[in-house]
Amino acid sequence: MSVDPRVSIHPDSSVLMAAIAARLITKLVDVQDKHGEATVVLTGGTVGIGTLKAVADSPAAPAVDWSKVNFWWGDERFVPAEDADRNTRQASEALLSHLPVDPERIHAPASSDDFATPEEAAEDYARRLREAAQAEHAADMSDDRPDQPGVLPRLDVVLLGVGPDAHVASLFPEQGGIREKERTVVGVRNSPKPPPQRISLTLPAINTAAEVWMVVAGEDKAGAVGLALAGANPVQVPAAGPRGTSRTLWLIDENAASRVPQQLVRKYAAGA
Ligand SMILES: O=C(O)[C@H](O)[C@@H](O)[C@H](O)[C@H](O)COP(=O)(O)O
Repeated sequence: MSVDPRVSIHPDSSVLMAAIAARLITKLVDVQDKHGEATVVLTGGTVGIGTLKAVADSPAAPAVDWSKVNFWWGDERFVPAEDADRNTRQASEALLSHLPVDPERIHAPASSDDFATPEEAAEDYARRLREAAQAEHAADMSDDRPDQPGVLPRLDVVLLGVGPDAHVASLFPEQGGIREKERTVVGVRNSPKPPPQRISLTLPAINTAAEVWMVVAGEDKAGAVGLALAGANPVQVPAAGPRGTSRTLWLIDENAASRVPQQLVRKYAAGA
């Protein structure tokens, strides 16, 4: 059952990124205690990549068993593998190359070196997610194991940045991706944010996650954040759509918080 979002407001973007990093480290440790391994879905963007740098710089980072963390991405730019625009490359430079991760657990979406179209890369990513779900199902010895494997592995935390136009991952207002109801991954063309071709998890996929963390800084995001938290329609305001099954956290800085509905600030900020 999905619950209402909670908002936690931080004085500025560097405090925000350090705080998200601390939360993430703690969360991964907790999930590993319970399940032995943990799965995180990363995002690109300033706060997404800045948070990964903050994790790498944290003295608490060694508390996580990085060899038992599965990494996926919410979206990726469909460009050559070595392109500096790749979210996966930026994540590698900021964090993954500094940690004892298991390369087999790093699930980078395919690049334009591997496939001719973003749709083919999206299908490939969906297939790999399905295979991970099947492997997880086969390894699950618990009594409450479902009869059939799902199409997605357990996603413990999904990180999502928000664009000034309120996009999340590569789901842009009014475009096909945000309307998708069936597929877990879509190919994107004509992204208003360059580069134009991308692949993205869809809302139905994101919303299987236990926790969704919306990570946002900057005044240019205030309108999008305000509309999303006021309950706008996700087709026009994609950031209004993501919901974790147990928690949806908005981790934002003061600049991004100026249009958060007052009742939410009062209701959630104190207890966040
Ligand atoms: O590929 C991307 O561009 C991102 O995944 C995208 O969804 C990003 O998270 C937002 O655009 C916020 O980016 P900023 O934090 O840089 O504004």
